[in-house]
Amino acid sequence: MSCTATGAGLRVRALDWGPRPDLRLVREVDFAIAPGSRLAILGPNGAGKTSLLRCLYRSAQPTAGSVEVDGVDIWSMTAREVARIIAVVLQEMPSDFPFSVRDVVMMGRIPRREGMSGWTARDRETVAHALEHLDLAHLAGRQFSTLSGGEKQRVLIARALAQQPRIIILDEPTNHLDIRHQLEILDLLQTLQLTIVTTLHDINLAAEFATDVAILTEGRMAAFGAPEDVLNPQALSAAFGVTATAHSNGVSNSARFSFSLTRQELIS
Ligand SMILES: Nc1ncnc2c1ncn2[C@@H]1O[C@H](COP(=O)(O)OP(=O)(O)OP(=O)(O)O)[C@@H](O)[C@H]1O
Repeated sequence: MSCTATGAGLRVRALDWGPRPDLRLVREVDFAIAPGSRLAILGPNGAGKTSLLRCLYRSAQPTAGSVEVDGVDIWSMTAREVARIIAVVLQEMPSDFPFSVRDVVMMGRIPRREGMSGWTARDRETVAHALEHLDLAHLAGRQFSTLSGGEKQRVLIARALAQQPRIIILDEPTNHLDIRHQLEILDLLQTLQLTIVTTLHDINLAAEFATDVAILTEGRMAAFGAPEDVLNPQALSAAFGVTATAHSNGVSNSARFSFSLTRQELIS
């Protein structure tokens, strides 16, 4: 299944989006990431992170600029074509959703279904694999609505994997997860060969996880680059209005720094 899939390159050119002409929530955002990259988008509440993601998965149409996957503008593709390439894991959890865990993960196969045909052996195999990958096999028969927030989150990630996409876009995937599951999910995403774009609020998780980091403030890209270049006390203080202190980890195979953040003293 997705273990053998490879990521796609993503290019965003001079992207603008807003719900009204006088309200631009994404402004002149421009970046490129290589296939297999893991981009973490950071920024304060209301910075436009979710709005930017919506443009990336073709839910919001840019008012200017473009989003290209492997050189092809996503608005030149059908929604179904995009769904075969890009899977999305959102924060919203439907509260009353009368489906089993297996059914929800099976929904990831819908963009791959041909005509009115039923599920194939390959569909079932892919779903079983995704359930195993997310440690959900024992919950496959449970009603989705009866799961904890963290379990639901893992089901939605399994659904994204079952889709066999080349890019996975996630909005705050660690929100409902305890620290063990946060690390497990990010480790799992790290082992895939796919391109990952995710918003994260935890700067230290982003430093560990990402190959590329974007800091968004007021809809604009304040910084973009490798974590070691972008995540520094000055940039974090400017973006979040906090005092950031870097601590050297001295651990190989891990981010070189972690950060502690404290509220800035108000200057009277
Ligand atoms: N359709 C809309 N109409 C008007 N305002 C909107 C619309 N969509 C988003 N906004 C506002 O635009 C700003 C950016 O929203 P967005 O959800 O993209 O930010 P965010 O960085 O994801 O925030 P958070 O970290 O709080 O989730 C917010 O102030 C939000 O209320």
